[in-house]
Amino acid sequence: MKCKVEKICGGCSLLKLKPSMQADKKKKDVEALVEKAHLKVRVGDVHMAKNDTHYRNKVIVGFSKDKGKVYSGLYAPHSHRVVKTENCIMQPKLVNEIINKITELVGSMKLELYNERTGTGLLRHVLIRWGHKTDEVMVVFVTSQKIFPSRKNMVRVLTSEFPQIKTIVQNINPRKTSIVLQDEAIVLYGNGMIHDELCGLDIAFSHNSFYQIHSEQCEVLYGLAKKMLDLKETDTVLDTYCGVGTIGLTMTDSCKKVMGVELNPDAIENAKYNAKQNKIKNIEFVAMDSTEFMRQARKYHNHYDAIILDPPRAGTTKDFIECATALNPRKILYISCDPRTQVRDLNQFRKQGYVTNKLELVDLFPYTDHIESVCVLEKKQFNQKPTKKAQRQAQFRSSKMSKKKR
Ligand SMILES: C[S@@+](CC[C@H](N)C(=O)[O-])C[C@H]1O[C@@H](n2cnc3c(N)ncnc32)[C@H](O)[C@@H]1O
Repeated sequence: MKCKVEKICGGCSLLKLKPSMQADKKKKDVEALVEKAHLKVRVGDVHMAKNDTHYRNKVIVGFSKDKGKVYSGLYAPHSHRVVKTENCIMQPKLVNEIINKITELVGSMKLELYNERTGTGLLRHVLIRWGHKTDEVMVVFVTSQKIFPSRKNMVRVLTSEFPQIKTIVQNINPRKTSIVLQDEAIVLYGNGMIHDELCGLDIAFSHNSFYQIHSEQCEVLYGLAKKMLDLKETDTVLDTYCGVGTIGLTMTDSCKKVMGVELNPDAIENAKYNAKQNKIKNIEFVAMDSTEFMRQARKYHNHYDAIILDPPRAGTTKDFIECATALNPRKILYISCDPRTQVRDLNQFRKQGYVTNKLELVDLFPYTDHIESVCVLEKKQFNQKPTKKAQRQAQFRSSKMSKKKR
């Protein structure tokens, strides 16, 4: 794969490796982590993406100037230097076209660019989100203040040139921080959400809610997770770190009831909307810290047959693990976007008696060194098949017992 800015951008560290070599590397990296953590866990082959370019459904660009001309792009690694990344091959073509147009408009409308050093200027970032099946687009202007000159013009030009743009949002971030989004937002066009189709469901999300970056691979991941969990129709399921409810919603047709827990209240609003949109009635959502929810669930002896966790990169907490395992679920499904924290947590689960024997890997981030891993944990006695020797010994013991009785 060729990219003009490969060396300075650093977004795709595995650009030179063929997909089969990326798969090998990603698997070996996870195997090394598992070995270092002394876990007895097999690592499966990577489920690689059929479409490994133009896949990123979320893109954040910064702006800078070269000889007075505005350009946009991603940040160089560990820096705030904007690398001119015109028509990035990992971004959908439509998203590239929209970014190019916005960059041109920012120049022609003479919008002031934000200066991180001095804290002056207006435009900090533009965030674009895209629905891979619907082709719907959301544009988010991140500005340092509420006053946004030419915004009506910007909205008019963009929406007339790109009918795929269904909503435009202004997020106001006045803080000296590298965190892109803050809480205050104004919807400039549409209703602040876009829709996508995922696993046959109509899924809507707003600008600050999480949605997996590679939608096709997300379907592979969820399909695998559902198969691994192998729910019964009488099961109650707890989906923690649930985002806009996607995993739980896809499980509702195979169980009795799902409860989703998520910290971000906007994502919970989306999740409730998604359940309603899809006429799914056996699911509920609550906006809460997952560990706190688990503490309460332990206190009130809640029962769940299966618990799902899909935390951010930092993984989950010791408290979450202690409370989740104390609830005695039949299965725990752990999806992770950082196997380093996942193996740490798996060791913690092992201390509480829950083990897994296989990690499945799904590539949601082609050409980068990231990987998504998923496993099912069960209580040791459920998980361990007796060896042939143990079976013979048990048979021998029972025949001795029956002789004694006679
Ligand atoms: C990796 S995303 C997974 C989202 C969802 N399961 C999915 O597949 O789209 C992690 C989610 O955890 C949420 N989150 C982060 N910290 C949390 C916490 N302490 N309690 C509950 N949710 C949290 C984030 O807002 C985000 O939506």
